Amino acid sequence: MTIGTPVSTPFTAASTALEVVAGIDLTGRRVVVTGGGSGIGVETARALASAGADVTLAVRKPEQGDRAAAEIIGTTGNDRVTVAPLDLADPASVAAFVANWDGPLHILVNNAGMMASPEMRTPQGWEMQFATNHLGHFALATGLHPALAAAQGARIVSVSSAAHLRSPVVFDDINFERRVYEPWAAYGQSKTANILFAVEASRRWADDGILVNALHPGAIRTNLQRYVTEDDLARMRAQSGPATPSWKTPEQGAATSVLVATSPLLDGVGGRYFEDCQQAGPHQPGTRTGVADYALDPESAHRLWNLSTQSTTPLTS
Ligand SMILES: NC(=O)c1ccc[n+]([C@@H]2O[C@H](COP(=O)([O-])OP(=O)(O)OC[C@H]3O[C@@H](n4cnc5c(N)ncnc54)[C@H](O)[C@@H]3O)[C@@H](O)[C@H]2O)c1
Repeated sequence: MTIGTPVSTPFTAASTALEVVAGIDLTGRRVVVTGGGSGIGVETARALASAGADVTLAVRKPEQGDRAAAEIIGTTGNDRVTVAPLDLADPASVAAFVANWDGPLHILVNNAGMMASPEMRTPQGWEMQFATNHLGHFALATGLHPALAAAQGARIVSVSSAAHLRSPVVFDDINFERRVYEPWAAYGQSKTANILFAVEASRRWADDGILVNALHPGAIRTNLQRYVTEDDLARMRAQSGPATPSWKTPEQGAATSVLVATSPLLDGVGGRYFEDCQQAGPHQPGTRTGVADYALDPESAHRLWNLSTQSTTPLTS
C-alpha cells in the first residue's frame, strides 16, 4: 500500500545530509533531535545547524551531548546548539522535557533508539525497545503537540528502520508475556510502531499543519550495533541472505532524516516512509527494501495510538 502520489527527489543513497540541506535557510526555526549526541543524530543536528536552525540535542548522556554540541558549534559556526536531558524509557524524564519546553517547535526529529538491548523491560513493565523507540517518542510528540501546532508548518521525523520488516506490532503480546523473548522481533515491532505513528499523527494533526513521515536511514556503523553478536549475524544470514549490508557513512545516514525534516519537495506530504532519500515502494519478498503493508495500515495505526495514549496518560494529560 502506498499513500498518494510517490514523492521523487534528486537525492540518492550516496547523498549526504549537508548536500540535502544546501540552499535551505532554517534561521529562526527551532529543532529538537533526540539521540543527538551520537551517530546519525549528530550528523542530522549538524546539517540542521549549518542551515541556521536553533538546535536542541535531547540526550540521555549529558556529557556526550555537550561534546557533540561543542563539536557541531565548532564546525558550523552556529552557536545556537544546546543540550537538554531526555531519557525516553523514563516517563518522568519525558514529562520534564515537555514541561521545560517553551514556545514553538518547528522540527522534531525522533531519532534516538536502541537495538536488541539485553535489558528486557522498563520498571513500568513495558518491553524496553517498544518503550524507548516508540512510547517515549509518542509521549514526547504528543506532549509537544501545542508547541508544534504553534509553529504553523511543523514537521516530525520518525526514524524507523528496514528492520520493521521483521515484525508487525503484535497487539496481543507487545511485551512478550506469551512468547519467548526475541530481541530482534522486539526491535522490528518498535520500528513498525515508528511508521504507524507517522500514519496516525499525520491524519490527526494535518489541520494543525504538522507533517509526520517515517524513514529508514540505511545501514550505518554506530554504537547501535553494540549488542549484535556473531550468533545474531549467523541467524540473519540463515533467515535472509548476507548479513553484511552495504554501509553508509553517518553523514549519508542522516540525509533522509534531513530531507524529511526540511525539503520543500515534501510540502503537504505526510504519513509516508522514505529510504535512500526517496519515498519507498511496497516491500517485495526476498528484499530488504520497501515498506510492509502492516506498517501503513490505518486501522493498526489507530489502534496503536489509542494503546499508546492509555499507556502514557499521566505524561500527557
Ligand atoms: N545505524 C543503523 O544502521 C540504523 C539502521 C536503521 C535504523 N537506525 C535508527 O537510527 C536511529 C539512530 O541510531 P544510530 O545508528 O545513530 O545509533 P546510536 O546508538 O549512535 O544513536 C542512538 C541514540 O539514541 C540514544 N538513546 C538510546 N536510548 C535512549 C533513551 N532511553 N533515551 C534517550 N536517548 C536514548 C543513545 O544515547 C544514542 O545517542 C535509531 O532510531 C536507530 O534505530 C539505525
